[in-house]
Amino acid sequence: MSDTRPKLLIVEDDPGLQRQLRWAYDDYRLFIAGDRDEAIEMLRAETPDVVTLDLGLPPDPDGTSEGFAALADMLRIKPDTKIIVASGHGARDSALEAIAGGAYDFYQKPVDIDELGLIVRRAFHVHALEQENARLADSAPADGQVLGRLITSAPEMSRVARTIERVAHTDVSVLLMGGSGTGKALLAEGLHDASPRRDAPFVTVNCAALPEPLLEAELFGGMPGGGARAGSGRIAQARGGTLFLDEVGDMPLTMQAKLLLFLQERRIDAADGDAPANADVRIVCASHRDLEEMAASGAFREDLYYRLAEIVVRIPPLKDRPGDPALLARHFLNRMAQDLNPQVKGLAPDALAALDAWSWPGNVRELENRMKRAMIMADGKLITAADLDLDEDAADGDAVNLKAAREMADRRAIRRAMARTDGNISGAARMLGISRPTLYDLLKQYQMQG
Ligand SMILES: Nc1ncnc2c1ncn2[C@@H]1O[C@H](COP(=O)(O)OP(=O)(O)OP(=O)(O)O)[C@@H](O)[C@H]1O
Repeated sequence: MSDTRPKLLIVEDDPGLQRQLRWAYDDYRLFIAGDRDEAIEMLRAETPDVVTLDLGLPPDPDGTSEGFAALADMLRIKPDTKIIVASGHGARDSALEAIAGGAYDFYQKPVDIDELGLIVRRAFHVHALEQENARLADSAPADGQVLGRLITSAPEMSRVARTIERVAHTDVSVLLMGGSGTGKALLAEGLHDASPRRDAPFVTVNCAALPEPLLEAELFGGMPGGGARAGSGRIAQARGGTLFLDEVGDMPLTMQAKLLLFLQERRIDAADGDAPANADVRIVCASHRDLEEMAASGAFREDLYYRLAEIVVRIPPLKDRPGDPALLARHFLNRMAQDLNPQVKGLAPDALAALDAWSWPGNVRELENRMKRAMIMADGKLITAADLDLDEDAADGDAVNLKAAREMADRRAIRRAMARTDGNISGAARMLGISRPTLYDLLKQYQMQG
């Protein structure tokens, strides 16, 4: 049977260390190179997704020139390779320089096998996610990014994306339910872009933003309180395309009746005696409230609910998407760096831990805002928890019971220990007064390794 384990290339010139590493990785197919030429040859032949690279390679074992040259060569040949760089004692600067040059991460020598194992595992994980996102983007229609714009590593969210992809080519009405900032507007647009209506307009109306007379005029056209004028409202503008009714749960009941009538007749009346205009629009709605519950309690018209919610898609909050905060943070960093702070190249270990520990009440929008702030505040090449305003005081959070408070305290202590030991598991466990396996268990339990 062929070996399907992921391929890991280790570039290391010390035979002792080569041996040690060879035994450490059962889960991967290992390839070991002792110098730059060998490393390039193996990269071309085996195309490993992850590489660990010692910067001190012959003929310059005490310097870093060969290591940096190997890094640049490898990234040129296979840019998606996740390269983890080993930095010698006291050579943190060269590690940071390597990250600036495109390395994925670094570890400090002497090697802590457990710590390196964690970094390697995470690198494979991130690589797989990037491939998955690229696949989603590739499967989008020719013109567009569509759901390729959605960044996620969480199965729950990938399921949401698949549902949207599947319903996009039908005309069923879709209700997106999720907290503020979970990506409802992004998904609604993604749905439109993936649908046969993609060349027609995508029109958004925020039902919470306007009082009833204005909302009516906005949707149907004409003057507030006056008759409708076919052609001038947002429904008419969306003809042939998609009308996105955001925060539909906030629509006043009388307005709900008018919307229902429109959905039944699919026509907009003209005030001046002209024939009513036909309106072929696909409706997509979103609400941060539980519309089903509102319909059951009479706060929202049940008949309208069933028309709007032929398919209901529930979007999980960011705190329930393991691994997503760090993934999204890297995405926003890459997107914003050019404009806001080109010297920022990555996230410090304490920032990654803080991203994991935070409960994200404002979901992705909050993360985007915190990253924007952090990019502006960051002094160095790496964003810290303090830049994100997620240092200790901020992390006091909103524990609602003793269990949640304990978990929060655990997370905070672990985060602090990991930050103080630069992510060294043995050191962090010692600092916390627990065994290494216990720390591993906690990291797993709190999903803090992603
Ligand atoms: N999974 C994601 N990947 C990339 N960007 C995202 C993702 N989810 C949300 N965003 C970005 O986060 C911001 C907030 O998302 P969006 O406006 O879609 O949320 P929303 O649920 O409609 O929020 P609200 O209810 O507050 O209007 C936007 O800038 C959006 O592009």
